[in-house]
Order: sequence, then C-alpha cells, then structure tokens
Amino acid sequence: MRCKGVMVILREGICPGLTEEIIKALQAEDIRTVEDLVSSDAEELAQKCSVSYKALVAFRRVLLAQHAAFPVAGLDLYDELLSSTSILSTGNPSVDKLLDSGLYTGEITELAGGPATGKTQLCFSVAVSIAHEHKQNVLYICTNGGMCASRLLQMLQARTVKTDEQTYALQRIQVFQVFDVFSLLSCLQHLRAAGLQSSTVAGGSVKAVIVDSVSAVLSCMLGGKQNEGMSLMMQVAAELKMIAKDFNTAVLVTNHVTRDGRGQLKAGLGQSWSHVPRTRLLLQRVDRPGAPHGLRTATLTKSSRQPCHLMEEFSLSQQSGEALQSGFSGKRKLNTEA
Ligand SMILES: Nc1ncnc2c1ncn2[C@@H]1O[C@H](COP(=O)(O)OP(=O)(O)OP(=O)(O)O)[C@@H](O)[C@H]1O
Repeated sequence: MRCKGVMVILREGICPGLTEEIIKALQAEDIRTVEDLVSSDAEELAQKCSVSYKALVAFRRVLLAQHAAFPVAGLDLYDELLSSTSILSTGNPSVDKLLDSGLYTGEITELAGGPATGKTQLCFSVAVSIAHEHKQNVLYICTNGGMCASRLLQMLQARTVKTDEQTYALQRIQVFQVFDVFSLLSCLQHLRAAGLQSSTVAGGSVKAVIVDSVSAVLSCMLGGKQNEGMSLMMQVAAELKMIAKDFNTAVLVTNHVTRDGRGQLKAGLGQSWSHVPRTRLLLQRVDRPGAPHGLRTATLTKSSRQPCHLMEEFSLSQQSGEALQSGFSGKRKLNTEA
C-alpha cells in the first residue's frame, strides 16, 4: 500500500470538530501526526483520552481522505508496471543480451567509452531499431556534431529495401542539435513541457530519448571551485529522469571514461552522476593481434537485472541487422571492477 502526506502535524482547523482540547488530549497519548492518528486503535484511544469513539473514527475518515492517496495494492502496482514497461531492442543482439533483452522504458541507460569505441554507432542502431522495428518515435539529441543521416539510412537499408519504409523510419527519428549545457537543458525542458509530442511529425508516441553525449557538454562545466557545473549536471539528470518516468520512455545517454586510482576505466562525470543511469555499459576497442578493425567489447558495469562484468564482443558493422563481419560474439566474464 502507498500513502502520502501522513506526517502532517495535528492542529486546530485541520478537520471539523478536532478542537485544541482534543488535540491536547491526543498529544498526551503521543498522538501528534495524522499518521499517528490513522494508525492507532480508535477504541483503545477513545478510552485513554476520553474522546468519543465515533468522533475519532470520523476524524480518521476525514484526515485519510484529505492527506492520504487512494491506497493501492502492491500487486496492482506491479501489474501496472508490467503493462506499462516496454523493452526495446538496441538492434545489436550482443548488447541486448547484456541489457536483458534491450532498453527498458522508464529508465536511463548509459553507454560509456573512450573515443571511437562505438557509442554513436550504437545510438544510431537504437534509433533505427525503434523507428523501424517498433514503429515508434525517437528523439535524438546530438551535442557533439556526430549525427550522420547517411549512416542512419545505411543501417535502414540493411534492414529493408523498401524506400517508403526507410522514409517512414527516418521521419520517426527527430534530431536536435545542441552545443552547450544551457541549450541541452532548455531543449529537455521544452520537450518535457510539450509532453514529448509536439516534436514528432510521424504521430505516435516517443519511446526513446537519446543524448549523445551528455559528457560533451557537461565535463567542461565541472571542476574548479564553482558549483554551477554540478548544479547544471543535476538539473540535466533530473530532466532526464522525469522524461523517463513521466512519459515511460527509454532514455539512452553516452558518457566518456576516465581511469580510477588503480588505472581501471570508469565512466566519466564523477560520483554524483554515477547514480543517475540505472544501467551502464562500458564499450572498449579490441586491440588483440588479428582482431577485425570494428571489433568492440561491451561490458555490463551497472545493472539491477544481470550480473555485472558480463562481457560481449561485437562488430560495429553488426549494428541494426547489418551483416556480421567478425563472425563471433560470446559472453565472457571480465575480471575488472566497475
Ligand atoms: N559504416 C560503418 N561500419 C562500421 N564501422 C563504422 C562505420 N562508420 C563508422 N564506423 C566506425 O565507428 C567508429 C566510430 O565510432 P563512434 O563514432 O560510434 O565512436 P564514439 O564512441 O561515439 O566516439 P566519440 O566519443 O569520439 O564520439 C570508427 O572506428 C569508425 O571506423
């Protein structure tokens, strides 16, 4: 069951008939808040503080109506969650395996990795997969000038030869170019205020919001003595969380990486940001001799569903239904710390 507002202090005027005298009598029995009153045994309390049982029950009914949300059974809440959550394929089977089938709506997922590790290619793959396979809208916010429409089309062409299907899919991907944190924030605020809908030309709902990359506009604002960068970062985080929750949308962000004290790779933007994404994948290049050029690893470094440190290898040319060049993809255990 869920309740809200029950920590309200009992005071005169809060409920008809609840006089100062009665409040004092209740306080003498350690009943100080609405929560205390509604969770007490009315019969016992009536005897202890000489207030009529009928009056106490009436107070409880009024106060519950005023201060508590309609109670909902846990099972109903769970059913609601199941029916409203969608799992969206990323278009990359190896990455889907790590994410326990794909991106979950209502959550923020992060791709962290160094330069050219395939973050943008994977974002393209997600956009194409959602627009073409799921026939849903995607809002793609590009902060680093990395948007490449011809690459999106190339991925679509690998999925369908029908030009009208390619056109519809491209229409479902709305691209926003921003170049600093202020324009990112105002873009997110505008999209949220508009209910994510006004921006879609193809109709239908928005299933994913992609920000490639958050670190490109945030990392330059952090550090030094000023707290402004941290405050802006947490505002961006709050907007993304609200978008994910309020519109039941999958949010995908990309981040750079740094090294910790032991030289291990870790996602950038520091401790405060590290709590923002619910799931994080670390992308890395594969440099072993003879490895194909586009071979990458994805390692699960944060997850509430799967064991962390699971790793998959994949080829960048394998995205969104493209032909698999490397010829393998396998799950492994990695011995590094998140
Ligand atoms: N059509 C393609 N097929 C296969 N690989 C490609 C294709 N187009 C680009 N690439 C490769 O993708 C890599 C770049 O990946 P991407 O731009 O996704 O990296 P990134 O992690 O976003 O990097 P950055 O942080 O620098 O933006 C390059 O190595 C490039 O060779």
